[in-house]
Amino acid sequence: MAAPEVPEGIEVTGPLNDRYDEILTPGALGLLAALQREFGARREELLRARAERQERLSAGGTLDFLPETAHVREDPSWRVAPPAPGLVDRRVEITGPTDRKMTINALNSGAKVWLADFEDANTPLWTNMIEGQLNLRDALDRTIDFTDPTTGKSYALKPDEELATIVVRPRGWHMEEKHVLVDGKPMSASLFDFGLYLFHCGRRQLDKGKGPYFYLPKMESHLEARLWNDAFNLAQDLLDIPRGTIRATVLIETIPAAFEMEEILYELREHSAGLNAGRWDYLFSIIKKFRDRGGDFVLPERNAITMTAPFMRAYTELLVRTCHKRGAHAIGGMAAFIPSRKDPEVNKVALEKVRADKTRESDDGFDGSWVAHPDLVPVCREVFDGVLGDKPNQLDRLREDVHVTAADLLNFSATPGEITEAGLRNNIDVALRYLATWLAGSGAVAIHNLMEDAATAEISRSQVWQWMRHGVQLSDGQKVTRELVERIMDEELAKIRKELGGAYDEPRYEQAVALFKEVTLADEYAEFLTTPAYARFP
Ligand SMILES: CC(=O)SCCNC(=O)CCNC(=O)[C@H](O)C(C)(C)COP(=O)(O)OP(=O)(O)OC[C@H]1O[C@@H](n2cnc3c(N)ncnc32)[C@H](O)[C@@H]1OP(=O)(O)O
Ligand SMILES: O=CC(=O)O
Ligand SMILES: [Mg+2]
Repeated sequence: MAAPEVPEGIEVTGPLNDRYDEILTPGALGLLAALQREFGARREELLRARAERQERLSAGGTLDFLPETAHVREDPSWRVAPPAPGLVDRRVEITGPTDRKMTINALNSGAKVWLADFEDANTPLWTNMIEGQLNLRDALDRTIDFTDPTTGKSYALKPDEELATIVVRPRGWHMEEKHVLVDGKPMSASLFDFGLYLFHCGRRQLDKGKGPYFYLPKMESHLEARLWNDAFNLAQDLLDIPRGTIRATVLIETIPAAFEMEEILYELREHSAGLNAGRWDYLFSIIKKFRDRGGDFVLPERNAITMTAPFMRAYTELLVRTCHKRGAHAIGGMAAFIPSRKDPEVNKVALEKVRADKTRESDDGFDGSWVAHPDLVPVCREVFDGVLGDKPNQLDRLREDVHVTAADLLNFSATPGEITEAGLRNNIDVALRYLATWLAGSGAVAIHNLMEDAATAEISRSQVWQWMRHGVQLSDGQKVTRELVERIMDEELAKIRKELGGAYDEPRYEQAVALFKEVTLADEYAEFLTTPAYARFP
């Protein structure tokens, strides 16, 4: 394939496979370059601000609502933009990767929204990034029909009016797309994913009566939201799309962002479509931000922490109250239980757990919630139908009864649960299996009937790092040491090898072990496991 005509100062270093020239057009690359040139330096500054805040927290500092933005919180006059077409009723949202089969399955699933994921559920291989963009565009053009080469099963889209609204989740501000260099430097992965989707699908979506919609992940401050808003304005201007056409739902999934929810809505108000409670990254963020602090900052093992822990209640209740005060949707998060079409007992448990989770969220005032699998769409819909009836949302539930303080958000010590050897083993086992899957190109996988993705894997490996760092004592009296972690790692790996038999991929697991050691056993904590993992790809 001929190399695309590339605007001055841009270099595409990734391979140009079949049809990639349809995405990497001169116009699209020109937009990417403009975004990177305008916002690249500010992004780097904001990442430095994250590191500075981390230093303060590690040195004993704390988090609080910002005094300098009190006027935003106290001003009762502002609201976010009204819900855009296709986003008025969001009672069920399915999430998942953008490969061809899952794109069709998600759009057909009966959910109101599909979060098309370039983030937690995705390995950011060059092929996944470009082919995902192609699949989204083909879906809008209705040219995405597909036959699975292994099963022979054919897939086709239902009529447009039955399809979920597409909301794309670009990668977070911390990531780079190393296959596109602008003026010699890798560009921001967020701007890459956003720019390509807007360029190719923005108008297509408008022609269908919807619009270019986004989910924005892993932000840590309202200044990062301001950066997104500025990028939206520039991109809309350059593409001659009216300002305010884009809509974005922000994931509140870091502990610093929980203190800036209202400011984040305010920054994006012209483009805002609400907030989502991204529980898994939120837990990861708490562990990460307070990793150097022992005692009360050490949470129980992953599977023991539930959404009813006091600090999680404070976070989700504050999110609903904040959103509804400003006319914004509050969207619930992901229960990790995955149904099974083969095992009725596993299926029953998953449906019960998900029902309980969605019931709590709908009772709390959320306007809709996430599911990870098409078979969970009916249960989520049924639960939200129960509170919504014919109404599209419950924005009228203002939750003025909710009063959450900084101390409530930081109340980790009241979390029931312990740290056991089984919990340590589970973290190590899940991290190894997930890393092997991620390195093979799939960012989401069911392990022990739970959905695992980048966010859940981050919790597992970060807990191991933190427990080792503080020499935490397990419930049976053993101390978590490097030697113990290495021994358990060897034992768990042997179990995986035995279980997988001929399917055990030796080189892949060798890579997973090396990566696990890098992000868990090293003295210096790796901010994101996906950064060193991505570095392993050419
Ligand atoms: C913390 C967070 O950010 S949560 C959001 C990010 N995470 C995600 O989005 C995870 C989404 N879920 C998934 O990726 C998948 O459900 C997995 C990997 C967990 C399990 O997938 P599988 O092992 O394929 O499940 P299973 O075999 O039961 O799938 C049955 C069918 O449903 C389809 N399916 C399963 N999940 C999805 C989904 N999320 N979107 C579309 N289709 C799906 C499968 O493709 C399969 O289709 P087929 O029958 O036509 O072959
Ligand atoms: O992205 C969602 C999360 O829980 O993390
Ligand atoms: Mg997340």
